[in-house]
Amino acid sequence: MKVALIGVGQAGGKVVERLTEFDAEMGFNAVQGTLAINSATADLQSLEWAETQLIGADRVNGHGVGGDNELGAEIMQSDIQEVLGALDGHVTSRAEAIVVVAGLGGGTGSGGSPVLVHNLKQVYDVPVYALGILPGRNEGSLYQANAGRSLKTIVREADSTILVDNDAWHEQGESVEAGFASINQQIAQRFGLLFASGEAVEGVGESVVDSSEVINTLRNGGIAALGYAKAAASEDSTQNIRSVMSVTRQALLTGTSLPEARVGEGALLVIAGRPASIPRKGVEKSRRWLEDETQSMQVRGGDFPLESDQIAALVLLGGVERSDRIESFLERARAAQKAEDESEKADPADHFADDRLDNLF
Ligand SMILES: Nc1nc2c(ncn2[C@@H]2O[C@H](COP(=O)(O)OP(=O)(O)OP(=O)(O)O)[C@@H](O)[C@H]2O)c(=O)[nH]1
Repeated sequence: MKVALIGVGQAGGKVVERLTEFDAEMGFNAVQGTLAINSATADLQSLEWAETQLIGADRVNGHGVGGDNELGAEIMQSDIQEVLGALDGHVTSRAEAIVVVAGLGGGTGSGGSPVLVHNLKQVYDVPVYALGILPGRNEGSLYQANAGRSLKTIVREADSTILVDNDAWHEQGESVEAGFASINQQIAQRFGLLFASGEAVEGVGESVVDSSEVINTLRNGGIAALGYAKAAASEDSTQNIRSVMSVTRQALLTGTSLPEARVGEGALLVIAGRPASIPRKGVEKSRRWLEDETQSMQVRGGDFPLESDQIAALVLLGGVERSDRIESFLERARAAQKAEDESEKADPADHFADDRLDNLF
């Protein structure tokens, strides 16, 4: 699937940068263009793989919005013509989808990305997806409240919102910076493979996945998660059947971008590897296992032929807003919103929270 990537804010910029680099390193060419938008000049200067667009210079003078996501939304709206103009060269007629990436807990990405998605939907005919990053549990209450409000809006605006939790792949004892680098790498790998898996490959069978399957899996909107796992391929086909089943299980049970989000509505299973190491029987058994495990009526399946010594599984699971995982995040966000409201009462100058998270979906 050919995609145009747009990163909003610091996390958004770093993730689209890493994704674009991964796509180029692997020779996939699924990424058709990359733009990073930010209100902080310094964050944009460190990017090498993305074109950049500064917003809000008249309001914050290139210094960022300091976690104020209402201001993030306002500056995106007032500079929207410049942003759409900067996108002109990036969203080519070959792009089959636009993916807007942002950390939902900050200011620029959190407030700006829903506004951007809304405007993109008015201009482009291709699906506009959001790739949202949830703050980890240990991040402060402003981040949780921002993410709750941003999630609510972006889910309404985007054709589908795929979530990554910053707690998903935390290594013990890692610094925050090192933690981000490894999370961004994980995001780049799994989303890079997902986008590339929808590319037409010549001379291989009809079991190959194509972009319409990704698009159809995300068709119902709402929230989705992406799981990934890999294992060494073998010469022995029985062993490869076992490996396909075990990587599928791991992708859903331990390798998902949203830990514990296992119940959904519609899923896509992509098995990547050399065609000779992908046993049909293993793929079919894994697909049926996923149907049972996720209580999904429809699990699509397909191969992604790739020159590799490994077998990998990607599980794209739609409709995860039904899962306990989202419920527990929303509880966290509501509690944080309440704390923000109370501190606002104590300090009326701080007019932050105006929205409520009740009746979210
Ligand atoms: N995965 C990941 N998350 C990040 C990264 N950098 C920041 N975050 C997360 O993103 C959220 C903060 O958003 P940022 O993108 O830093 O903020 P911003 O959108 O630039 O907004 P302002 O700094 O307020 O202008 C927090 O939840 C961070 O944990 C990163 O490189 N990778």
